[in-house]
Amino acid sequence: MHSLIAQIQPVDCAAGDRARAYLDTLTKPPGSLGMLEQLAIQLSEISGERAPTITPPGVVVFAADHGVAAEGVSAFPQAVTAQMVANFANGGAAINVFARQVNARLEIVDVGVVSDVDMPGVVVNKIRRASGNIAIENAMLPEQAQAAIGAGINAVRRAHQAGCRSVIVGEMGIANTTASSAMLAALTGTPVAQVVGAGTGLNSQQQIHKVNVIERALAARHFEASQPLSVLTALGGLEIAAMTGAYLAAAAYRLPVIVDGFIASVAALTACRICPAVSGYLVFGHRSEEPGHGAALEALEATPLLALGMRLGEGSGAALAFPLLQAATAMMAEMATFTSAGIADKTA
Ligand SMILES: O=C(O)c1ccc[n+]([C@@H]2O[C@H](COP(=O)([O-])O)[C@@H](O)[C@H]2O)c1
Ligand SMILES: Cc1cc2nc[nH]c2cc1C
Repeated sequence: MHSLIAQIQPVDCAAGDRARAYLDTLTKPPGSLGMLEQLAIQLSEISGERAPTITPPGVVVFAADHGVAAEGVSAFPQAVTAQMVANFANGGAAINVFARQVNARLEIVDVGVVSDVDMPGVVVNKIRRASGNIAIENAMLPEQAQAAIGAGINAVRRAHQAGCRSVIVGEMGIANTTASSAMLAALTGTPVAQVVGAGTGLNSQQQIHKVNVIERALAARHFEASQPLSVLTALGGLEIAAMTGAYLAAAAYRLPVIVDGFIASVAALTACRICPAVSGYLVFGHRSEEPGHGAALEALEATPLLALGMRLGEGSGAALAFPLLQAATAMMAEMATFTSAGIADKTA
């Protein structure tokens, strides 16, 4: 991890300035393409080019179980994690459909599912069988957090070596909104009641129980809020650690990476706390319905591209945002300028 972090360069602001100036020569009132213009500038900052190639995208979905599921904090049983991994391998999940729509390379990585899920289409990099129940023990050992981060780094390295020019990171893990909420409360100091939500579908009574479980975990675990790895080790999850590594690797390889919903954003915040230069490489795909996503986005000073009322995970919201990145680069490559089209520029 340390040698990879040493490789991370801040994004190229001069390339962003050139893109900003070029945008104002295109046949549109300055700024009229709104967030698409900001996106084009960011893609230039990441690549150093005016209209970088971002295809094909590589989708990586990390799966793991959570010991805290035993506390009754999810609307679904733990077995669903492994069952959904099989669904991913068979091509039937939402992320399979959306990845096919954008011609993405898709890889599923088991970093901590309780049961064996070694089947064609699944990369097995199991660090342990589920994280510990954070209400009574640490989520993982420090060396397991490092290994899971390494699994995330390796997955992005494989995507990069396979020719992917952008990355979409997703997750699957029953009870991972509990781990993410605990991490977010620890990292930002936001009250637990403000970050907890329905997850896969808890009612309001069940959400009160979830708040109590997280408050117990925060009181009983030892961590240093200013040390992201200690928060990850005490309260996180193996797929959250792997996603953290994936964002670090995307930045090291200078690849734009689309962040998905709540869990993905907590992992992105962890990566940015480890290495602040990562933030320049992150594009936020959508705003999740999970209430904690607002606090995570605020901590990241991020504005997502879409708000579709989604709360699925898997990288689904990030994959749906990918065509907007394509539109941003196509705009830079293909639009006429005022000069080339012979159109009168703004009056002085
Ligand atoms: O991405 C999101 O914002 C999101 C919000 C709520 C739930 N999820 C997904 O639902 C699962 C976690 O929900 P839960 O209730 O089991 O903690 C996990 O597999 C996530 O991918 C995802
Ligand atoms: C069915 C199902 C699919 C999911 N995909 C991501 N998280 C999920 C949680 C459930 C319960």
